[in-house]
Amino acid sequence: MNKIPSVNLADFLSGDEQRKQKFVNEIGHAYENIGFVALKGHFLDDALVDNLYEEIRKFFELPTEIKQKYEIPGIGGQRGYVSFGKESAKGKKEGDLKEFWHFGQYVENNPALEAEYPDNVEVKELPEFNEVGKKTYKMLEETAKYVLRSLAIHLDLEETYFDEYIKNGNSILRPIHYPPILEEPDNAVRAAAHGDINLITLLMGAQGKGLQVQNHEGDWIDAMAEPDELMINVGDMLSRHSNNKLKSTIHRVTNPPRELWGTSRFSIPFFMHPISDMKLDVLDSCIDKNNPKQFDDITAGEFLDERLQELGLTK
Ligand SMILES: O=C(O)CCC(=O)C(=O)O
Ligand SMILES: [Fe+2]
Repeated sequence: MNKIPSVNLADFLSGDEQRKQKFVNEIGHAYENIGFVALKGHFLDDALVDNLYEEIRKFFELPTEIKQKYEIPGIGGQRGYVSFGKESAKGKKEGDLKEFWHFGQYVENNPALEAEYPDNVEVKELPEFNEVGKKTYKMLEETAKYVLRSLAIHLDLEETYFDEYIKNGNSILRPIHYPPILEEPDNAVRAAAHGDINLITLLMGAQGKGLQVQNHEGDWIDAMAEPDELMINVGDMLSRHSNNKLKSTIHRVTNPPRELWGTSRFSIPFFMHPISDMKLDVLDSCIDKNNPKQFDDITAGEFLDERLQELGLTK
């Protein structure tokens, strides 16, 4: 596959059984091959998106001393600010050329989860930033719920199988700023090759060049979305749970050519995580003679802890 397929969530939500099944087949086929789709028909509107980008720009333009006030020790960067160069891809020593922010879950009616998750961090200088982050979080979470419903059908599960695990789940909205490149970066890149940790990722900001995805043949292909599309990919948790039937595909963000070093890139992934108690044990429906169980049993919480250590975010 040399191109990321495009699908439309309106088909799934149309109320027409044939269109719904067409969406399930298209996304299922794409995720068994390239692991990525570009999705139209999501729940974000243009005004919200414009407002979010404006606030994010304002935040990253704040002086470093102010941004660093929001870098909270001891929580593995799971909320608030993570400064430039802190995160490196699994197995790589150079830090990625990026700084980012994390909005986490807005827990409703669940004191145990409220106690488990770190508190969201509020930027005092930019009240709108906090508001628009929360609204976007909720819209992407709602979009992701229906994408997971379609995948549940594809995996021969109850349509609502994932619902109980993603309600108040440990998802994260991560606005990323890749600043202008000021000097020859040696071995560092904007985002080194990696697979995402979570169930699925919904990415805003894949309109410009930069994101590349590795296909079965090992070739890197450009992953670019239309203005009204989100890029959505399978993460390692879902790949494990489905016995690698759904593919968590390695991807990266390359440095721009030298004449464009002076430009920033802004992108905003929403990493859809379940609650930490969810068992990622391989689903029975994904095991057969030709595809025996490939992964040990593990919970989402245990898996996340392992991976945060490998990224250099926790010890
Ligand atoms: O910036 C991008 O386009 C992709 C970022 C990404 O893959 C990630 O943060 O996991
Ligand atoms: Fe990623």
